[in-house]
Amino acid sequence: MTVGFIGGKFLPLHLGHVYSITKAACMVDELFVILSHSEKRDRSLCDNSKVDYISAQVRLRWLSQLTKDMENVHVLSIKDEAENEEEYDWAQGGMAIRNTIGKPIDIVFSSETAYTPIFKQIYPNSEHILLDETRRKIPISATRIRKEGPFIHWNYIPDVVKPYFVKKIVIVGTESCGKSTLTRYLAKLFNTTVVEEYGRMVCDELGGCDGLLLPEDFQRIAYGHKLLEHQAIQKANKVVFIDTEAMITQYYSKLYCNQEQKVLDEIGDLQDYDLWLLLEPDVKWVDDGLRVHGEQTIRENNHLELKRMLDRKGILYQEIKGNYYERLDRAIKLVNTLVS
Ligand SMILES: NC(=O)c1ccc[n+]([C@@H]2O[C@H](COP(=O)([O-])OP(=O)(O)OC[C@H]3O[C@@H](n4cnc5c(N)ncnc54)[C@H](O)[C@@H]3O)[C@@H](O)[C@H]2O)c1
Repeated sequence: MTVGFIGGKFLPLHLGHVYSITKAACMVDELFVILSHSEKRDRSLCDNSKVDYISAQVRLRWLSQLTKDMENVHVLSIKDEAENEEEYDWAQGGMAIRNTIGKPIDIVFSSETAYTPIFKQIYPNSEHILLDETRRKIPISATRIRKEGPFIHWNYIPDVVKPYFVKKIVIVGTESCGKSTLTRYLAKLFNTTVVEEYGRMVCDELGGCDGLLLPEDFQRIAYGHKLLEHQAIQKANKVVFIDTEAMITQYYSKLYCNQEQKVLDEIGDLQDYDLWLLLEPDVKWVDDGLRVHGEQTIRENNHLELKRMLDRKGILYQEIKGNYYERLDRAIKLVNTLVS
């Protein structure tokens, strides 16, 4: 029965790590993947980089998700107190790794030739096997991803990690302001997923909105929308486009049922969108059978009311106006600033 381990910070996990983990898993009976973490050191590595500090729990979740169907692989997490890379005590770390694994280690895996003398000292009875030490197979490093950002190295980001980095863009506005079309067009252009307005599906189900929606429908809309968001983020390509959100649901709850609902506010407070696009109602009104507030002064008043709601919440939004071409063009520019 051979036992091996591969250690690292996985800050962030990339396909080079996945390569080493999968190869190593095929070379031993039991492989331990050790996440070594120290908040101070890991924060300092992310300082002045394009990747904010990633908690150990998030990194552990990635490793767990990655290896959950690899029967001979176990993921462990070991904390140390190093303030920076240079201060890391390899011997002490080695002792903690040995104690945590709790059985003789036959092989230590890495892709660093520089680790050989260190491993000889701390694991005198183990072999050090190097995996793609020239980094030719998967030419990427976590240092490079931190320095240059995850988006230009997107092809090296594993699927279990991508959702963490996805930028969430929400598009809001009152009825018939071109929201759903803009959302869909942006998703096509950026080749990614979209979250359609869940409220429309509920209205479609009922055969209309006016006079039919009950206060509890708005709660269902907010919950249903959140679930769709989660699903779309899992499959998104760098960005996800979201048509409306909980504050808009609140706005409609007020408009249709004259009721502000605490639960919608609370859901709204938990949202962490990266970009809010607020569409002005300056495009032609389109009656799709579900809309009821078509007169221009009503549209403008509703828009002002919506703006007041967003302002009260301290939400920073970008206003989008003009013809369809101008709207799309401005939205593209704003989205590009997030993923460059
Ligand atoms: N005490 C120990 O025995 C021990 C052993 C290993 C790691 N550690 C801990 O991990 C840290 C060092 O880890 P790191 O910076 O090497 O971690 P890392 O997260 O960058 O990499 C993890 C592992 O994947 C390998 N790897 C990285 N990029 C690869 C690629 N493109 N292709 C193939 N393999 C690739 C690395 O060589 C390493 O073995 C140390 O500072 C320490 O905290 C401790």
